[in-house]
Amino acid sequence: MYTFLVNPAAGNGRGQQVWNRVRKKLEKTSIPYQAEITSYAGEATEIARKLAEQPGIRAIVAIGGDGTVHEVGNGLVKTEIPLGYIPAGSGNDFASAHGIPSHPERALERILRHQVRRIDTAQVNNRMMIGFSGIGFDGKVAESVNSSSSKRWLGRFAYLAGAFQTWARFRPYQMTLVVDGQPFHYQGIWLIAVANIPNYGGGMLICPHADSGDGLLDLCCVHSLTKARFLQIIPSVFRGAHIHHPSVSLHRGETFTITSDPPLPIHADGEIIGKTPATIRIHPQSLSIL
Ligand SMILES: Nc1ncnc2c1ncn2[C@@H]1O[C@H](COP(=O)(O)OP(=O)(O)OP(=O)(O)O)[C@@H](O)[C@H]1O
Repeated sequence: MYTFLVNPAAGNGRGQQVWNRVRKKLEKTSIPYQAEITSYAGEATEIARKLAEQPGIRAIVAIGGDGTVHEVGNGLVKTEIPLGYIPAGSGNDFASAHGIPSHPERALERILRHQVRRIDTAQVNNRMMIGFSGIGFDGKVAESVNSSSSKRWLGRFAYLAGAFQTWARFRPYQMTLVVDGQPFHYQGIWLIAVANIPNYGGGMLICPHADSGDGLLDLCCVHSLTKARFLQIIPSVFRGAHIHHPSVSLHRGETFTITSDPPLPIHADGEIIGKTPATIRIHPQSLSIL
């Protein structure tokens, strides 16, 4: 039995529309399925966790954005039940990284081919990140966008508006970074992004060499930049060319520890999950995906 977990609020209402299309296509087949529509944040994790213990579940398919992948993935990590995904959010970075079609019917066809792969995830304090996480500028943007109603009327442009507002007020921070036991010191940190997939924020190649099957996490630290220079660097992130800039430092490892004063918001897959200090540890091959 395929179970669909639908976030109707994702992508400014697109979650429900995408599910309507997928359901129509399923009704033309004899494939057994069931669906649950989430009614509050966090419910998808609870449902996925419960379903994973039931017999006869072939896959759990998330319909929503990266936040929905985060929630369903948190319920399935360390189980054998595969996560399917039909994108209906604003960023859909998990889909682009894994070659999942943005077209709902094609994404469904891929799920039904049922080719299972194991991927790495990472523990960020007491949650799992499925694709990426961040502290600093991007954490503040996620915090401001998720706590306002701007997504409802601006859709994907809410991130752009949130980024601009955050940039106008932002002051770089002092943070301490430890990579597999080795400390690194950078001045004036704008952001530290940790990734299992190359892209986040709707296609920015923040860690262009990240690989969700290599048993390692990639980290990108942006530091020592004036406000104007930070803005100048952003276009190059879409090509992954920022990594050649002297104010961008990359690391790869199994465990990162990040501390800051004051404590800063941490996002995992775009969802705010707490504040620093953060310990981020790879869990190799811990999630099955379709
Ligand atoms: N029924 C619901 N009503 C309101 N919010 C919900 C509901 N179900 C889930 N959520 C929450 O909606 C939030 C946004 O989900 P998601 O990230 O999937 O979509 P998005 O924000 O539109 O996409 P993206 O992350 O790609 O920008 C998540 O925090 C999730 O917990």
